[in-house]
Amino acid sequence: MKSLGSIRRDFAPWNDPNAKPYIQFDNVTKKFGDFTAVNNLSLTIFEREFFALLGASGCGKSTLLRMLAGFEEPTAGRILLDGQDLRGIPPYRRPVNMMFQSYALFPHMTVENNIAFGLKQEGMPKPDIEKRVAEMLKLVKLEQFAKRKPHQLSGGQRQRVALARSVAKRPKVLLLDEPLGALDKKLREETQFELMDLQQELGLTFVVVTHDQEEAMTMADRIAIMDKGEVMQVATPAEVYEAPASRFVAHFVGNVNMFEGKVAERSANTTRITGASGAQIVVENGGAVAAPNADIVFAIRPEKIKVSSKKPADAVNAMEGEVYDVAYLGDMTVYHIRLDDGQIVRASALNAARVTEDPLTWNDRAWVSFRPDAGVVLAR
Ligand SMILES: Nc1ncnc2c1ncn2[C@@H]1O[C@H](COP(=O)(O)OP(=O)(O)OP(=O)(O)O)[C@@H](O)[C@H]1O
Repeated sequence: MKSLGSIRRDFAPWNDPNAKPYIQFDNVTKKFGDFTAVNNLSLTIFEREFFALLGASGCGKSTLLRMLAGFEEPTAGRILLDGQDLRGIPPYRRPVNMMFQSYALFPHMTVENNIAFGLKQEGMPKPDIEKRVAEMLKLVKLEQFAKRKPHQLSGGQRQRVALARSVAKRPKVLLLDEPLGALDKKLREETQFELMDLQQELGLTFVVVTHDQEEAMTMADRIAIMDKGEVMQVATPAEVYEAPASRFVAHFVGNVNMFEGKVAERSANTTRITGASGAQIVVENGGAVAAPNADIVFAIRPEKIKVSSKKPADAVNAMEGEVYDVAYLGDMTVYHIRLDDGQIVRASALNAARVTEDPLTWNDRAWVSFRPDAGVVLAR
């Protein structure tokens, strides 16, 4: 399959066999008593990468971050930073800083004193502190708020103070645990872009923990999808979405339709699948190699499926059914079509025009169709 690179910028050291890893988790296991929170996990992160750990609550993502910061030690395995084994190095000696949520700001201190706090503790000379704080205020665009206290700021502004405080000491790696969790949706989205700009400007390596897939997809160069202490896939957002490696990943990120079936025939680029009800699906360049007769699932995203009242003349893959549900969401319309074999298919169509030519409504007969390269074949 053609590689889907990082869209955001021309940065893909993971595709370069000569690139030196910056952070390495090397067969890391973490047990709490007899509970295994992280299970023999290996992972490589590159310098200046914006890396996201994504997974449901309890999958071990925070534990991974805390081990990198030095708040926990692995039960087994090694963590290396720039080639150096971090075992035994206390948190304050690691070139790593953790950004805590904005409620961890000191409420009685002004913005500038909050930012200066860590620098004072480090014994930095006063003029240098002043210079650094001014730089940080400028970076997060809070120059005119320097003398305010946290309660005199909006949620987004407080978040920026927390960020300025955590990068003031110029760590090489910034760890962010649900950094935008306290913000409302709109502010979150704005702040995501600010974080990305800042990371580029500072040239830092960011490792962010989130359970919000959209947030990870928006910000990260690569995402590690975790489940039960293990990594299920590490890839760019586009790869995770368009070429999920497993059913778990396909389900976890975005909406997906799954057709169960068997491989009927396989050639260099094409797989012919027979579905449970006998329907045929032709797949081109569709991911995993599966032997003839193997039980597989075909996974396809809703926006890759076209809904129409008549069978499209040129469709390689088309199935007939009935409109079961229609949801108008403004920017798009989501259809649920019940195929004649009973399976419900979700299809979404962008509402590019204000009026649809071929409007479909409840109980109409309808066709769903898709291109042979619109989905992937996964092991069952
Ligand atoms: N100090 C501890 N003692 C015992 N169990 C722990 C400890 N810290 C974490 N765990 C357990 O390890 C598992 C992973 O926890 P972790 O905080 O890494 O999850 P997470 O993926 O970050 O989840 P969340 O999104 O809810 O923070 C959880 O089941 C948790 O209960």
